[in-house]
Amino acid sequence: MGYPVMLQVRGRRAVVVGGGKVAARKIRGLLAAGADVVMIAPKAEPELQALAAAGMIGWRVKTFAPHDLDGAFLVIAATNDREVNEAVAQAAASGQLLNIVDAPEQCDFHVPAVIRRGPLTIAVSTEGASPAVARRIRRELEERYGEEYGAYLEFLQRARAIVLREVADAEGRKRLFRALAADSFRQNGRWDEELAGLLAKEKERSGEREDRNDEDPNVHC
Ligand SMILES: C[C@@]1(CC(=O)O)c2cc3[nH]c(cc4nc(cc5[nH]c(cc(n2)[C@H]1CCC(=O)O)[C@@](C)(CC(=O)O)[C@@H]5CCC(=O)O)C(CC(=O)O)=C4CCC(=O)O)c(CCC(=O)O)c3CC(=O)O
Ligand SMILES: NC(=O)C1=CN([C@@H]2O[C@H](COP(=O)(O)OP(=O)(O)OC[C@H]3O[C@@H](n4cnc5c(N)ncnc54)[C@H](O)[C@@H]3O)[C@@H](O)[C@H]2O)C=CC1
Repeated sequence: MGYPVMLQVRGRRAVVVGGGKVAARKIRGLLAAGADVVMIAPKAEPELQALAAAGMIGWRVKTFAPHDLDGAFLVIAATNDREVNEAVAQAAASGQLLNIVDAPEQCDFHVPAVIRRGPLTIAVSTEGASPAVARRIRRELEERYGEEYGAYLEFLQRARAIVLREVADAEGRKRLFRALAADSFRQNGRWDEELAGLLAKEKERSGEREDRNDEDPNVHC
């Protein structure tokens, strides 16, 4: 089975061969992650034409040739022509991450079904066994983890920096992070207020600990 990772593609060249519906789906995902997308296709979906016209992606209006892959970090072969997709696979250098939309067994990686909520990503993969099931589960999880998780995760990102700065004790930090992660905390909604309270409590605890450490054990002997 595959090893799940979050790949950093920001600013890196991603070449997508093909401009159809499948290419459009992959390109949307790559753009969301900040990749430098270049599409190779003689014809493209209106959505992709618009992205090219807006300068969001590069578009070489032509059929595929091997040198199109020069400088690519990641390559997606997404044409509707098996032979062209195979030619892309052959042209890819070792070290270029390769996805071929009609040959799962030849891919370096598969693209999962994805939910984004601020810094939270939920990805569902069936390793090609059933993309339709990946899609269904993604839709179910979208209901369970709604848009409200975006703001919550953004708050947690800020809170994390504060806790790391202000709580010196590792156990105390762990206790706090777990409290912030609880669903009851999320639902309560008054996050900043609650965080301030939890921080004060943690400081009180560490203060008590320091007091105890300060006491001279000999005094009580
Ligand atoms: C191996 C993989 C390679 C890759 O593309 O990375 C691959 C391969 C193939 N897909 C095919 C078909 C369909 N793909 C979808 C949808 C998605 N496909 C995606 C990924 C993947 N597809 C990778 C495995 C991911 C995994 O299994 O977890 C998703 C998750 C992500 C994305 O593409 O962005 C996205 C859902 C996004 C979402 O909704 O969230 C639908 C559903 C629909 O359109 O309603 C159908 C029709 C129904 C069906 O076939 O199940 C075919 C057969 C074509 C044919 O019939 O010939 C092949 C080739 C083959 O199987 O040989
Ligand atoms: N992995 C996945 O998620 C899925 C994969 N598929 C597979 O993906 C293939 C593509 O599907 P769609 O995007 O719906 O097809 P489509 O017909 O909408 O688009 C095909 C694109 O390939 C381009 N193309 C054809 N020959 C080319 C060449 N020599 N060089 C560059 N571009 C070329 C066309 O101009 C067009 O833009 C299907 O044939 C199927 O095998 C289908 C569904 C899902």
